[in-house]
Amino acid sequence: MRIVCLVKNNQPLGATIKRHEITGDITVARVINGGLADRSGLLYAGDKLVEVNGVPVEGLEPEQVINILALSQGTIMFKLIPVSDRPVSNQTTLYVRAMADYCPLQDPAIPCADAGLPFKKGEILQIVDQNDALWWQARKVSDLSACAGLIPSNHLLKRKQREFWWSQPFQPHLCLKSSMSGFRRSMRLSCYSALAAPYEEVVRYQRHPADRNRLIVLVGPAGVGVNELRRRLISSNPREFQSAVPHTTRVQKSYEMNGREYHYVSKETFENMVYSHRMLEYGEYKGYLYGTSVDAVRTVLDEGKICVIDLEPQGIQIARTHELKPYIIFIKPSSISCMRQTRKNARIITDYYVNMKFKEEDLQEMEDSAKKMEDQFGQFFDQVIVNDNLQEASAQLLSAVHRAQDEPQWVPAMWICSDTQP
Ligand SMILES: Nc1ncnc2c1ncn2[C@@H]1O[C@H](COP(=O)(O)OP(=O)(O)OP(=O)(O)O)[C@@H](O)[C@H]1O
Repeated sequence: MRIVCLVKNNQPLGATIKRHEITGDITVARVINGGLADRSGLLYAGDKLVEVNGVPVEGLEPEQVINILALSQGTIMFKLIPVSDRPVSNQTTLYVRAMADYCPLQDPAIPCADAGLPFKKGEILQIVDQNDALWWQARKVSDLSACAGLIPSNHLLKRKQREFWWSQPFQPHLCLKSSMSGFRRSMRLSCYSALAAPYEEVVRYQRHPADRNRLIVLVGPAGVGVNELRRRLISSNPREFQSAVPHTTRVQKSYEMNGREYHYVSKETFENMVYSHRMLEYGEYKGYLYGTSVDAVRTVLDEGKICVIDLEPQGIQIARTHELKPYIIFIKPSSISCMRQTRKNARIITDYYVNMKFKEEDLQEMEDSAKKMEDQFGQFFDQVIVNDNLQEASAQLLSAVHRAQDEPQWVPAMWICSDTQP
């Protein structure tokens, strides 16, 4: 038997308890990394509680014990039987990108909601304990000094996603782009699977100056200004930035040059490129195929330049390869009231009109489409730029592009660990 005193001082204990199904014993289920119990070094998972503040716990429900703990201020005294074999910690710290949102307060299955760590998709988490098959302990890299919190393990979160997915009514393929741009609207790409891995292992990557530049991918709803921003970036320094020359099956015009405006190829060649996964995205417009190929991107990168392209969000998955190491920038519309001011003189291009003013419903559609993109693909965005004032957004884009090349970034571990991985 051992007596353990902990000074609580309004902080949570940093441990969870459970009741043994057969013996009824109340034991410490887990000690939260960095919490009060962990820092004290006096309480371990498996310790059997006998008394809390002089109250015998035998026969009590865990909730009753938790009540005693919650009501105790200052010093808490535990009488306990220490666990005979303390688990040896052989954990290696793992970093992951959350591919889904998680809210412990809305999860009835979590052992202790207060000990849970809420997170949003795209956030980088440091996993410090994976001893439990269902509940891991993690903290956010944006706040490493905080005590760890409980998160569902990979296996558990996947199960939750699957249950949620099956509980949803069937939805046909979502079209994220609006009707503003005919070419973009007809993109044919597969959707990001709702059942993909809930966590993606990541590592810190610093590009070596001798390495190829990372591909810069701009994503955003139709009309938000992706093309405008790309055009301005490239014209600010065409020796440093370049777009990838698209392929097309349409006939070359007299003033065009093969490889300058487009690579002109036959339908058969184009389709072969699609089947051999050499197209990042493609679509049909007025009966002709258009697309951006991996080879065209590679050509720019091989010249030592920074390749800047825009993609449908469904194309992100295809571009995310070890070879291209894309840095994804989401161009987000500002509020509708701001856009009413900034887009007064702006023009949109549609299937039928070339120079049409933005209407109220175009702005609304842009906002809705941006929201859907963030919901479905936000986990892949390395950076979000709100395109309110064009000069400011351009300046932010320029510094983001340089940061992507020159500063350490979190990237999928697969890109770094093996030269042969996709
Ligand atoms: N911040 C801004 N302020 C004012 N006008 C803007 C701003 N950003 C873009 N524009 C204007 O909005 C119009 C649409 O921009 P752009 O063509 O770049 O959209 P897009 O995102 O590429 O959409 P699409 O793919 O449909 O062409 C253009 O006239 C552009 O000059």
